[in-house]
Amino acid sequence: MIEVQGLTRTYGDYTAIDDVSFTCKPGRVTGFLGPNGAGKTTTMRIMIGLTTATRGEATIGGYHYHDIVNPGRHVGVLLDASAQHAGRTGQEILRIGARTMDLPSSRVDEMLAQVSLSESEAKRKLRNYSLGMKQRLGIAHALLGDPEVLILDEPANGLDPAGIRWMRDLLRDYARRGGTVLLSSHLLHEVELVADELILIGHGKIVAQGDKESLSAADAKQSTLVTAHDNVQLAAALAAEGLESTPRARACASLPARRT
Ligand SMILES: Nc1ncnc2c1ncn2[C@@H]1O[C@H](COP(=O)(O)OP(=O)(O)OP(=O)(O)O)[C@@H](O)[C@H]1O
Repeated sequence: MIEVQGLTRTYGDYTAIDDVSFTCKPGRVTGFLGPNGAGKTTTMRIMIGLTTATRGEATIGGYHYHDIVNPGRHVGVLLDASAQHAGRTGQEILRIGARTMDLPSSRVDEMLAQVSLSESEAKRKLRNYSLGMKQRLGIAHALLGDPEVLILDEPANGLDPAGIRWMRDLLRDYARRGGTVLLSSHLLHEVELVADELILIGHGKIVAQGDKESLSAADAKQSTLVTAHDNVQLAAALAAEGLESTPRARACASLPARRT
């Protein structure tokens, strides 16, 4: 369980995140969605003690991250897949992680197999990894300690469609076994396929949150306002496409939201 309460971070007179509160539950994948600069990374960095909060707090399993003994065994983190020593091989990076977490080295081979990095790829230096390979290695590193919670910042970045499907299955399976997953993205279609819960952030503030079904239902009740030079023709074109529209007094039409 991740609990975030009233989290605020200011830089001078700029507020990067403003009174952010949410909960991520075990057995659920929570998608943290927002455009570039919305405050996703800042929130995640505060959760794991890399950035201090100006106000509010974040706990994981009831503890502040820095109070968790051997945190890698409880919280798997992937914030920046390139933030590893570029001159080390994938295998070395995982071995160091395993040693730090007091895990047997056999765990490294298990993880390499799980993320489909071959023996020869594991022996390549990180500087020669593609972005997708770095993401796979980062996910292997996050899963190394068999944690109960995963915090992943844009983990699908750089993965090809097959890689995205692979990650989606991996995260779904992890949550099915009771794990808590928080993953960020700026792409709705990327998270909505994997997430059970969605948290939407914009300009540092939470703008919506809830389970995917209820958010989609709320979205379906809204309508879109459209206008054209010739609204009679617009209404005819919409009707031809099977879209219902309600003409307004002024030159525009209102369309009920429809998912494509
Ligand atoms: N150390 C810092 N000093 C000043 N401003 C910062 C600092 N860190 C983050 N910010 C600002 O806070 C805002 C939120 O940044 P953040 O990285 O959390 O966004 P994000 O949602 O993760 O975006 P992206 O999808 O681009 O990664 C941005 O405007 C950013 O420039």
